[in-house]
Amino acid sequence: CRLVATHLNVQAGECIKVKGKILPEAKGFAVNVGKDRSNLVLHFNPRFDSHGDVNVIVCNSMEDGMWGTEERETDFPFQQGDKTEICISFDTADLMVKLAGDKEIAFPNRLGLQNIEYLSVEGDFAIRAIKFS
Ligand SMILES: CCCO[C@@H]1O[C@H](CO)[C@@H](O[C@@H]2O[C@H](CO)[C@H](O)[C@H](OCc3cn(Cc4cccc(C#CCN)c4)nn3)[C@H]2O)[C@H](O)[C@H]1NC(C)=O
Repeated sequence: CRLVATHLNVQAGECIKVKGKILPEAKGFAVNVGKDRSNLVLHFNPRFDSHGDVNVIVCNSMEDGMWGTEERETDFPFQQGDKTEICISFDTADLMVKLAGDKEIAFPNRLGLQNIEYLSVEGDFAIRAIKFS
């Protein structure tokens, strides 16, 4: 794990911004937000080449350590070696992930979380900055 932040108390409508650089030979990375490591309202996992997926964003939730149903996005705005920025915000219904090129991905707030306490970043990603706004 590259970073874990807890006790964040991010409210609906606020943004979590993760800025960094994707490693040149990246296979994949993940940004996780939720209540804690076993209760993720969003596991956001761009895969360059992993688990048999090539250039696919896999999104999922985790409840009490159990994965939910995956949602996959093949419109893939990431390049190995590039700098990128991911902004996650949410309301009671959905999470919104703003990506480069004005791309946005929505994912249902399956856990119905009122606030986000936990953030982790994993995999082939060099973090430059984490901002809350
Ligand atoms: C076709 C029948 C079988 O279906 C497959 O079944 C697999 C197991 O369930 C799923 O895979 C799981 O999918 C889950 C989301 O749903 C999760 O991503 C989970 O990974 C957790 C996890 C996180 N981390 C940390 C980390 C993160 C990113 C980079 C690195 C790195 C590095 C240095 N290069 C490390 N390590 N493991 C993954 O294993 C597949 O998608 C799924 N495929 C399909 C098509 O359905």
